[in-house]
Amino acid sequence: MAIPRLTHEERDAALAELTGWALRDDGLAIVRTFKFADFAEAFGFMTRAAIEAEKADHHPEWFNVYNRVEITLTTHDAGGLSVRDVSLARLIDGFV
Ligand SMILES: C[C@H](O)[C@H](O)[C@H]1CNC2=NC(N)=NC(=O)C2=N1
Repeated sequence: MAIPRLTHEERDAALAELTGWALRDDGLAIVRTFKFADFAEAFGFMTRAAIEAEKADHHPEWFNVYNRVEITLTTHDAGGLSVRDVSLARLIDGFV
């Protein structure tokens, strides 16, 4: 399914509004690292995020070690950032 990439203006506006998310060096994804008290907290957060991601049919790339979760959001179908990444970032931020 083709979904349009954000324009540079849309991307910059989204980044200004999102807390803690940064543009990846290549400009094709946004990234944020979350830290929790322990593994149980981190994995609980991942579980909640996974359920919402599945509902939205939009899935994070992520990496977890103990209490740290590094998340990369990009839209594979668009080859870069789309509005779906911004929506998922907002949802994920609601679980912190
Ligand atoms: C067929 C299915 O809807 C697509 O493959 C969805 C699934 N989850 C996805 N997740 C992400 N991050 N990007 C996508 O382009 C994407 N596409």
